[in-house]
Amino acid sequence: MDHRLATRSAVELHQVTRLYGAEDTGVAALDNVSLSCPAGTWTAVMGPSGSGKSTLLHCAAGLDRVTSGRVLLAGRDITAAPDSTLTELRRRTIGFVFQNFNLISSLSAEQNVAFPLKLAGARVSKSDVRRVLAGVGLADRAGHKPRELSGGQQQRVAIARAMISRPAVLFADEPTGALDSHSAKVVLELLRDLVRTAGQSIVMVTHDPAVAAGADTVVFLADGRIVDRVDRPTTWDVAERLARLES
Ligand SMILES: Nc1ncnc2c1ncn2[C@@H]1O[C@H](COP(=O)(O)OP(=O)(O)OP(=O)(O)O)[C@@H](O)[C@H]1O
Repeated sequence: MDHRLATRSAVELHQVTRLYGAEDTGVAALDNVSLSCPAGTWTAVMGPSGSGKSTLLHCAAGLDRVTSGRVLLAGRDITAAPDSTLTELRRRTIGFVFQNFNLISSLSAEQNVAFPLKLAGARVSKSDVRRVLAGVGLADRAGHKPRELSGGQQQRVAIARAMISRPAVLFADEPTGALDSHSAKVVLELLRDLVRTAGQSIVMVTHDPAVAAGADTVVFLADGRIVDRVDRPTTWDVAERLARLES
């Protein structure tokens, strides 16, 4: 099944609170956060350091548990899902892209792309791997190891790896944070293309207003709460709102 068509909402958080530490002395990394990311759209999450962005991403992706509230991922309530279900969801329903690519240095681009599915015991056809690599513009780099690729190319391999299972939601944590401005632009255009042409749902954390401006919607966190949001943002809209939060 193509998960991308299965539901109208990619991610829903309902009054989510995530406490770290003891209840009386702990930190509310997320404090009563409600958010709905429609399927086929791109949401960016911004906010000052420590405002809860990574916690939000991890709770939405089933990588972290919430203290209270509910999380729906691709229409499925994962709040109290057993670990085995979450592991399966991580393999089949979501893709994850990290700032530092997280590629395996001894494997070629195509082996890296196939690796997670193979690890999960799935059969991966060479033509599928070639197709996703072609989709990120790297058809001619399939046999290259990460060290033989530029940072931007490595991130595109990581995106191909995330996309091969046709995830309902692609989560990205600072996907351009380690890239120069030209490579960042190429990666951003690729993400935009995935949303526009394939209806991919994306939820992304970034510090960079120009990157966030690529998204359909930007939500702003401060002290674990959503304090602002802007649809169809410009870089200026985002930078100005962020400056207000950080002042
Ligand atoms: N495992 C943890 N144990 C205790 N406190 C934590 C843990 N993870 C996060 N926190 C705290 O929760 C709050 C939110 O952290 P989080 O990493 O989500 O913020 P962030 O907005 O992603 O920050 P940054 O932009 O600096 O990466 C911070 O106060 C942080 O110190």
